Amino acid sequence: MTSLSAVNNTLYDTLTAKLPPMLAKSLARAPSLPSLPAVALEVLEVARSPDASLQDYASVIEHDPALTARLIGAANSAHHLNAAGSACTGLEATQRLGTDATIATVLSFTLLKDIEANETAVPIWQRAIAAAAIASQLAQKLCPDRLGYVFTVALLQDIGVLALQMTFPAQAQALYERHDQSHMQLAQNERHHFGCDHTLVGAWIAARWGLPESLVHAINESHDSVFTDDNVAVCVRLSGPLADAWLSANPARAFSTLLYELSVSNTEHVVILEALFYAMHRQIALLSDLLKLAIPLPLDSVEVLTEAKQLLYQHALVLGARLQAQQETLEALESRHGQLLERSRIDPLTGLANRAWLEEQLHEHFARCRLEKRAMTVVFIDLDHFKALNDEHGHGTGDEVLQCFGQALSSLVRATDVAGRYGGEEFLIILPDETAESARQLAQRIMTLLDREPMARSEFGPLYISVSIGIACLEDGMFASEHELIAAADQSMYHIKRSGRSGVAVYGH
Ligand SMILES: Nc1nc2c(ncn2[C@@H]2O[C@H](COP(=O)(O)OP(=O)(O)OP(=O)(O)O)[C@@H](O)[C@H]2O)c(=O)[nH]1
Repeated sequence: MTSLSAVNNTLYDTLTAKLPPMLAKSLARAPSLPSLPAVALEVLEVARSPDASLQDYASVIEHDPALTARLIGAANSAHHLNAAGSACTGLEATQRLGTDATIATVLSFTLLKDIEANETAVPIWQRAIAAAAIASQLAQKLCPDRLGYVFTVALLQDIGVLALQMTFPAQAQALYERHDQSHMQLAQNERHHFGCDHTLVGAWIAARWGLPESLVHAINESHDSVFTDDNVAVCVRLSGPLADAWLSANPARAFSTLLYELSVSNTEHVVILEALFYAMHRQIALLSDLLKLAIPLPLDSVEVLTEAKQLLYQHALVLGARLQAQQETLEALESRHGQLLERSRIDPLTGLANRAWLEEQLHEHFARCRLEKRAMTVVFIDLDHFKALNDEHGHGTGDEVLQCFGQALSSLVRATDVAGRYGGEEFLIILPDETAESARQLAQRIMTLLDREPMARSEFGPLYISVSIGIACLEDGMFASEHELIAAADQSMYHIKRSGRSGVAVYGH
């Protein structure tokens, strides 16, 4: 809230249009709406000026001795007392507080001044004060540079209730007297009675006062979800439910229930809130003292804190057990997923990559190597006379040969290479970053191994096989896609087939 926009008529008109017509009319005509005292309006006026200095704020505030005293008190409170010495003048106090906190203090003091005169407003102000104290405590952790702003929004978030109380006293009395309803139920009942709830009415009043647009929106959205990345919004939106918990008949239970609900989605906030709970009573006491409030806030006590601690401990246990169970389920699912993924990539007979995985890898490597102008070579291998082998020794022996050849390939390639079964008795090796020459050496090693090692045994003795190998290297052609590269390797392999089999040919060489 370092700079305030001029009174935003468009925003005010938009919000007026959003109010149910009857309500808009009644509110606009209501003689006793909450109003900002002259000094607060002057402070806002100063804030609207882009060149406003702290001296300008101080000059306005110093016309009101009570306010000056309160401001000095705020500046010298433990909350702000990090500079050496005490603030003695309005200017020193403003300097220490900064504009955000100055405006927050002016608004809170001037608005709360006449509180005792309006009995029915007491619970609302209790909630506002507790919420503002809690919100600023939260802001110290989550967004310390927006502390004053957060304080002001939290303090004003229920100003719409006061407006509704003042405009429709009879209806409001019936509505707000029910202490058994939660704040959200209250808002729902307001919607039922008035056609909208107090967040919209509060935003409308804030716009009418000429408060900054962001503040108006923040009031309007104060009931929105606390699960947002916007820390300022988190502080404001949590402050209301926390204040309700604090002011409830059983604060410990209410607070721990709230924590429990939050912990389902956000453990980080829970840690902050647990710490906050223990600092909260001090903070609220400090604030009530600062604002010289005559409102009794149910503060204290050792009993509440002890009970809350026990409940939190129980919740922590339940939560811990649930997290553990969730973690185990997640790990089991991940492992199952991993197994399924692995299975979907593997050819079951040879244990090498299957055709689908080979094609995916080919696509990726081709795109990357071409983009980065790196080498890449593919080796296409076709077993010779495999039909005859099947016919002669049976399909089972054929399978055994494929299996053994798969293992042989695995033992010859490196971890960065991808070896797979491309089709029945066709194999493919992808060699990223390798030239045709190293692929030729690999092909030679395969041929040598096949000369040396039988791939199966039959009743007539060991079975040796030969292969025809075609190689294609990315840099040896104008390949527009991985398919063209494979086609080139296949073409080279067929060249070997046609020239008598058992050999190696490199595309373009
Ligand atoms: N045992 C077995 N045979 C298979 C498998 N997949 C394909 N085949 C056989 O492999 C043989 C391939 O035959 P062809 O394409 O004529 O090739 P070839 O006999 O190796 O002849 P050339 O490639 O010209 O040397 C066919 O008889 C297929 O049935 C398999 O998984 N197991």
